[in-house]
Amino acid sequence: VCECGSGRLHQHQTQHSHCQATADWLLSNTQVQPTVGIVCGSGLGGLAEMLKDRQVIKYSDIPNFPQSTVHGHAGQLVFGTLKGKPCVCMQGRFHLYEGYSIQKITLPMRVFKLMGVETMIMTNAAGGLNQDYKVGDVMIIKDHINMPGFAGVSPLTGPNDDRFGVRFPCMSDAYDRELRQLAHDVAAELSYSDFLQEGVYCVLGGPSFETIAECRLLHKLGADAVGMSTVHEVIVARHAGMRCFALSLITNRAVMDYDSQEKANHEEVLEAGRQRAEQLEKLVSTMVARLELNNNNN
Ligand SMILES: O=P(O)(O)O[C@@H]1C[C@H](O)[C@@H](CO)O1
Ligand code: HPA
Repeated sequence: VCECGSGRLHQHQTQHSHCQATADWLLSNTQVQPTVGIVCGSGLGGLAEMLKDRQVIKYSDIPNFPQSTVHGHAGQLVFGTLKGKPCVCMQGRFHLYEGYSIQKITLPMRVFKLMGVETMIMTNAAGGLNQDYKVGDVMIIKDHINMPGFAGVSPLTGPNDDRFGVRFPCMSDAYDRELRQLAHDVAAELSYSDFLQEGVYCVLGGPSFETIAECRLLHKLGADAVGMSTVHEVIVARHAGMRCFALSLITNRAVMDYDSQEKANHEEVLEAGRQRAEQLEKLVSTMVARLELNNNNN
């Protein structure tokens, strides 16, 4: 019988006990007690290379962890310090389309929470729907549209575990206002403002890229960028009271025109990551240097 208290038999892959066991295992296998968590998007794994005194643990060695299956996602946790702050970096994230349950792909958020992480920084590669966006733009996510959520696909489906958070978590403050302002300030100082955007990210299930009609629809609905990740992680992290900040690298422009010959593909996504990697790393590391810890944002 499940420990969730319902008295029923559940296969919760994110049971508190599973997450606690993983957190305890990780804490006993690293010297770092992280307060900042970073998720690297497709082709953006270089973020993890910035950590000092690195300690790398492969996902395949971590109890209860899924494996990375996508090219551009290395499949390991990197512990270390970034500008003096203890960090854990997911060099490789999990996506719904890899076939894992939505609970399983978000399990690391709960594990990080139990390890003491207070602030989560997520990055992703995304297609630009906003016609003003160019390839290489970096979009601060100010809000999201959770398309799978419209169909009842949520990482919080199932009995709520009050040890993590409330049954009905608020999402109108999902992307921390202060961290977004910090990103604007840091970008201005680094002279990055000409490629910085702020907008709405829409998640779909993937792995097929969107049709032209879908891109047009999402644009009309108010989305500025479209991707296949991040939102599920943010929902679980916010549920558990962690502060969230997220960035999309616009790696391609969504095809909106039937005369266009452009075709979205994963290689161009990875290449755009390579082109902008250095600046993205500088932006994130400078932000982390200025993070005030002790999150009261539960
Ligand atoms: O992990 P992210 O969201 O950066 O990955 C994006 C979405 C797909 O997994 C892939 C498509 O190229 O990149
Ligand atoms: N659509 C969905 N996900 C993506 C895209 C896209 O155009 N580019 C990078 N990830």
